[in-house]
Amino acid sequence: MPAQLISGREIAATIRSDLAERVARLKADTGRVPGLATVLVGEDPASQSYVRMKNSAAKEAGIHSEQITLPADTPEAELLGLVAGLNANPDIHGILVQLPLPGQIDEQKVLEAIDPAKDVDGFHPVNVGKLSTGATDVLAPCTPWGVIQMLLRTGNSPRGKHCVVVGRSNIVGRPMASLLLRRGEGGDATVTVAHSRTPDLGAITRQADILIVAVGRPDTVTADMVRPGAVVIDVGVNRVDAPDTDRGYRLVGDVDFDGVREVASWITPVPGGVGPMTITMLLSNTVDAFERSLER
Ligand SMILES: Nc1nc2c(c(=O)[nH]1)N[C@@H](CN(C=O)c1ccc(C(=O)N[C@@H](CCC(=O)O)C(=O)O)cc1)CN2
Repeated sequence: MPAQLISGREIAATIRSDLAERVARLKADTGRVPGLATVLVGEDPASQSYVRMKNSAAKEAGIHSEQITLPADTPEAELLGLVAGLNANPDIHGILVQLPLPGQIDEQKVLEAIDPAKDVDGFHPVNVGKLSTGATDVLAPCTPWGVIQMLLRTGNSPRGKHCVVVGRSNIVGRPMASLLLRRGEGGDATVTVAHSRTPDLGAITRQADILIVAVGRPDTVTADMVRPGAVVIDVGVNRVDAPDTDRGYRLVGDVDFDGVREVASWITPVPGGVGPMTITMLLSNTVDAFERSLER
């Protein structure tokens, strides 16, 4: 029997509707709403589309959102000045700088300039450090945090399971491993991290009860690399040429979906899987950051 689909689109819609209610309640109680600033530098089409989706999802949930778009040749100092202004703005509770940034800008320097309390991407070293030491009162990176929600909401708790994460990026692989290792709900897993330099990758991935693939390369995982009955989460969103389509490309993940769905018990599609959850957890982090600001 083919694997059951984990629909990120459906899970995201449920969480977004709960968030909209939470925002409406906060507005009634405090007269204020959470505020999100998104910063886009340059004209990368994928980044433009992600930032557009983030702003429109925020507005739909009742979150105040501001998009700041800067030209591709923006000097680093100007971006750092903008971030300092957003840090000081009392109406902004979440700051997101869309990645990747153009070459003249030191990405790490910019991420470190964001107030950790407003770091809704969870990329500031303070938040990375807190997460990797097991803290639960932390803003966690949106994509891996969304994966945890997908697992929990389909009855696939990682507790006691062997989870194999393929990929060691700061955005997905590393924080994914930290979340799965954390004590408590969504964690308590045994975790192996593999990557592009792992010899005989299939020997590692075949050990997984839950296999999470985030390397950004189509067909990294094929059916022979998956243990029958495993849960497979495909984080990849790759554009491949498709001249016969309106957009000129189609989206595929890192997993050979058609082959692997015959072996796995659950699988995420691309599109409609992890992608929509990334944006949803950004909204959730923004509301959390706002609530925490009320407590300070
Ligand atoms: N500051 C950040 N930059 C980047 C992040 C991030 O979390 N923070 N992650 C990625 C890209 N990303 C968010 O920015 C992202 C990727 C994919 C999707 C998504 O919803 N994909 C849809 C398909 C959308 C389409 O049709 O093009 C899907 O998979 O169904 C959302 C966000 C890099 N940069």
